[in-house]
Amino acid sequence: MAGGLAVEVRDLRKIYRTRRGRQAAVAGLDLSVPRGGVHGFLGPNGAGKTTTIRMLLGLIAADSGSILIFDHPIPSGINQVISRVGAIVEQPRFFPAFTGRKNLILLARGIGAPPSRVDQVLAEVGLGDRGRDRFGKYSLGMKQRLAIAATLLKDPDLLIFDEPTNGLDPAGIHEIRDTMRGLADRGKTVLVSSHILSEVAQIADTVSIIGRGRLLAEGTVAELLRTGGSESVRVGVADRRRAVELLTRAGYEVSADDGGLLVTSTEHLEPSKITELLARSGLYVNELVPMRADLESVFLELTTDDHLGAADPTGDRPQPRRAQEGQQ
Ligand SMILES: Nc1ncnc2c1ncn2[C@@H]1O[C@H](COP(=O)(O)OP(=O)(O)OP(=O)(O)O)[C@@H](O)[C@H]1O
Repeated sequence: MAGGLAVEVRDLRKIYRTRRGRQAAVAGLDLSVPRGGVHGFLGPNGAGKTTTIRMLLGLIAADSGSILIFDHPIPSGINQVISRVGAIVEQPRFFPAFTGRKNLILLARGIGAPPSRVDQVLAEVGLGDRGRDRFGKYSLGMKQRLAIAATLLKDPDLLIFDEPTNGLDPAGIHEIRDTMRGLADRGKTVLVSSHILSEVAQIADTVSIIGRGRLLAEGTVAELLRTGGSESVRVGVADRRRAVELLTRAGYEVSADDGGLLVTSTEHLEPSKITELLARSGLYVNELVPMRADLESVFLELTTDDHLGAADPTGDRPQPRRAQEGQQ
C-alpha cells in the first residue's frame, strides 16, 4: 500500500438553500482516504455522502473547506487529476440491445481510451466470458459490474462508487464486493459509500463513519470494533439471583439473557475476573461466552440522534472518535 492520502478533506461545508430553508448537508467534514485499499464511506441516509462525493468530483462547489485528491486541490486542480479518477455517481446509460463489450467500445471511443482496454476491463470485473451477451440480458449485478468496467477504461488510480450495491440481491452484492476487493488488491484506491455497514465492512481496509455531515469515527474495522460500544459476556450459573447481586455490587451491569445472564461493562471486561468473583462465593459458572461488539451496533450507536446531539449553534465541530492512533 503506497503511503500518503488519496483523498484529504478538511472542514468541508455545503449548505443547500431550499424553499423550506437552509439544509446543512455537509457540516465541517474531515475525511482521510489512504492510498491503496478499500475505504468505506459510511453513514445513514441523508448523512451527506452523495453531496461530499459530488464535491470531490467537482460536480458541485463547496461553501468552504478544502479537498485534495492526490495532493491536487479540488476544484482548481481538477484537470491534473481527473484522468486518475473513475466514478459511478449515477447509473451510466448503456444500450440494452448492444453487448456489454460493444457498449464499452463505444464508450472507449468517446473518451479516447484505447479499444484494447475493453477486454482487459471486462476481465477485471469478471465479465470476460459474458462480454458478448446483450446488456439487456444482464443481471443487475452484471450491469453494475459493467458500470465499474466503464470507470476502469482510463485505468484510474482512484475509484469512487456511490452506493454501488443499492438495489442488488445478495448475489449481486457479493459480486460487487469481490470486484472492489480485486481492484484494491491490484493497487487501486476504492472509495465506496454505503448506508449499510455490513455491505462493505467485510472488504473495507479502513472506514469513515459520518452523520449529519460530520465525521464521527474513522479507522480500520477492527479498530472501530475495539473502540466502539461496551464489552459483554454471557454467563451461565445455577443461582442467578445471587449472581446478579454479587455482580451488580462489583459494578457490572447485569441483565437476563435467554436462561443466562448478560454481564456488561463499559470498561475492559476480563471474563476470568467474573468466574473468580462468583467462585469465591461458591457459585460455579457453567457457561461463559464473550460477546463481541458487532460493527452494526457500533455504527448504530454512533449514528443515532443521541450521539449526534443537536446542531451546534457555534458551528464548532465535535471531535470524532479516532480509532487510528496518531491520525490527526
Ligand atoms: N439538491 C439538494 N437540494 C436540497 N437539499 C439537498 C440536495 N441534495 C441533498 N440534500 C439534502 O442534504 C442532506 C444530505 O444529502 P446526501 O444525499 O448528501 O446524503 P447521503 O448520505 O448521500 O444520503 P442518501 O444515502 O440518502 O443519498 C439531506 O438532508 C438531503 O435531503
